[in-house]
Amino acid sequence: MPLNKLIQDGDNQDLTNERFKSTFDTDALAAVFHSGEDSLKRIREVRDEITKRGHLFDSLPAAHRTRAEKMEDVSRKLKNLMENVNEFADFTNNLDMLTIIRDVMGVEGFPLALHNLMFVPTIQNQADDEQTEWWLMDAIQGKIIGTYAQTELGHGTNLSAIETTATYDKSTEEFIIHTPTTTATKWWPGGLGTSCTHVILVANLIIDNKNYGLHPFFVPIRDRNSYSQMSGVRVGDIGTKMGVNCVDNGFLAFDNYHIPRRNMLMKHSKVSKEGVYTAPSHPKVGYTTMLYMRSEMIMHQSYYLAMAMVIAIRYSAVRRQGEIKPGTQEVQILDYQTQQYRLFPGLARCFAFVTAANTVRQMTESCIQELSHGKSDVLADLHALSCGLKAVVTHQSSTSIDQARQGCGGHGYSDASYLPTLYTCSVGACTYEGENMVMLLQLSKYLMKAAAKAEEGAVMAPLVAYLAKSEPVAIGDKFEKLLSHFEHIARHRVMHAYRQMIEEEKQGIERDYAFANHSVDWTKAARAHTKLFIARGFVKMVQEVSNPEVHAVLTTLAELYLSYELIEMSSDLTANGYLSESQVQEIRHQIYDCMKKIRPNAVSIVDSFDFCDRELRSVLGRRDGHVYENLYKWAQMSPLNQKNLPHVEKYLKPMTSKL
Ligand SMILES: Cc1cc2nc3c(=O)[nH]c(=O)nc-3n(C[C@H](O)[C@H](O)[C@H](O)COP(=O)(O)OP(=O)(O)OC[C@H]3O[C@@H](n4cnc5c(N)ncnc54)[C@H](O)[C@@H]3O)c2cc1C
Repeated sequence: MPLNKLIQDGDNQDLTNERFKSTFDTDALAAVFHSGEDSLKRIREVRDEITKRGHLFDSLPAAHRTRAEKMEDVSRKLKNLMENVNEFADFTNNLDMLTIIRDVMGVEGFPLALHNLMFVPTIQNQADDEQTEWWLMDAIQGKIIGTYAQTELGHGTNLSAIETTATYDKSTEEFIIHTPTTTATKWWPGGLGTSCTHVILVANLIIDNKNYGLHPFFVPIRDRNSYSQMSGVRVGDIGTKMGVNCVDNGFLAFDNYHIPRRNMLMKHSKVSKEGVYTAPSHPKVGYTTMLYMRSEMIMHQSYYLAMAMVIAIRYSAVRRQGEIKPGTQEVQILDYQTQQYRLFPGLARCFAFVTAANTVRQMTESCIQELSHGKSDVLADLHALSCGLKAVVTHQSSTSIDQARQGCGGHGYSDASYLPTLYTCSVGACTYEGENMVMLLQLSKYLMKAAAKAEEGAVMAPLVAYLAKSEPVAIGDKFEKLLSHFEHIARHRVMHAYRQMIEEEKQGIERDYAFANHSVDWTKAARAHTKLFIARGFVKMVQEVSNPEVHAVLTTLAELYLSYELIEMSSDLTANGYLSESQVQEIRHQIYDCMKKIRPNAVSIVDSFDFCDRELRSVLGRRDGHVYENLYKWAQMSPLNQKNLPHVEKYLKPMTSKL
């Protein structure tokens, strides 16, 4: 029995030859990637059930459809799913849901995307018991569809400038929701355009002319039966975007619209009938939805990247182009060192990011548990970490996906590859849920406080304890040495940004301005700190793998990951003589050595991501490798291949027929 479990008769011969080279069991690596054998088994069970249900499949490749047709098709699948899902999956189970969404919906989104990611979790985390009873089951069963409406036309990042108000009226025991200016119009929330019946509205709570700041409100905006908008509500779609066009991002404004007092989510803050306000136990307790969303985003990004890697690496094994020595056989493009340098760091990042996503998900779950018992000790640490991870993972995965796209040449630019869709969806995450640069600056503020503590010799939180360590001598095994370089860079960048800022303060510049004057350096420090966290997590994960063949392949991927990320920051390694040029050169050569070792296993590694063709939606990434004949078939489906097209009939024919 071959170690690669995807080998089938009739496949492209180059791909089959690659699969026979595997040195490890692809199912064993798949279990590591998908967080254990049980999860992998469950993913496969759900997928097999979907395979039996043709009414859940795409009816035509999305690229050949208009936006309205795509929305119709995705809503058709959604309705079919909601009617039958209980037969084969648990809608409240995250793993089942992610598997179904990837397979049935694809990455361009669907009308309930924000409902699942933000609306339901906000009810779970911020509604009190009675409110949960009223709303949660209806939301889970799709009887109401919701989104999270925070961003306004005028402000997204700066939440303190959000203008929408919810003013309490004691006489009627209602909140009056109002949009005071054009810039206060809610703008961007996913699903708002045409799909939602309700929103979690983020608005300023006003009682007796006093503003208590932003709070979440459960607000009906469309009638559930007729879908007509409620009187006092203006709502619609904001138009097409770079990607995720199956999500109808929308706008929303209110004209003195009334909702009952108990529609404010009251698990943490409360307003009594008499208008008495009770503050939450911790001012940032409302951050939990954001934390949850970010941990999910990191996982989604890891999967987008993994899908891009499957597509690009399988195609690179099938595609032959050029000769290394003129007159010899054309080579598989995967054999070019430049192609490997383009793809393999992204391949290694898949494992690094999925490990980080698992860690931060577990930390978020335990933080939410602690908060429900009134403890908020880890919230600040976790919030800072999630900011850094969100920024680094979304940026690096979209960069690697674009490298995968470019690595597939012309066919990578075609929608048939699915790589443009993966890229535009992935890169959107650099902006939503907190713009990346702003995220890095938030982490920087946390690092600034940690740096001050390190200077004072105070007790440090575990994630920043390295800042107080003296410069280590790089000893130990290969991993320890490489990790000590990460620590060195992060410590150097953080303390450098901090000391520059302190110097300015000494010259009479206020702290806020001194911080702003060095914000580029601070963001570099925040990136290095985050990369250290990811690198440590990846190494720890690899060390815990017991299967020797899988351990060996992951060790090479981790070595590649660490060396590549260090070389990306190589000027920090040679600064102040920390490492010599030849030591840096050694790390660079380690990348090339790892690439050579990964090459024979590359196809089997991506096979271990265990995506089926339906999920990949890519002609280039097909399991069987029959790329060319299927590119031809895909092109035949283009609506432009119909006869009597208006642009030809109305404009081109009259022009050419005159000649
Ligand atoms: C695809 C997509 C889906 C979205 N979905 C939703 C949703 O469902 N619900 C919702 O409420 N919102 C949603 N949004 C909105 C999104 O959350 C905001 O766009 C995002 O938070 C960025 O805010 P902004 O647009 O105000 O950007 P801005 O803050 O205006 O950013 C513009 C530039 O200014 C810089 N900048 C801003 N502030 C600072 C600062 N303090 N220091 C230094 N530089 C700064 C940024 O780095 C950036 O370079 C979505 C956006 C997108 C693109």
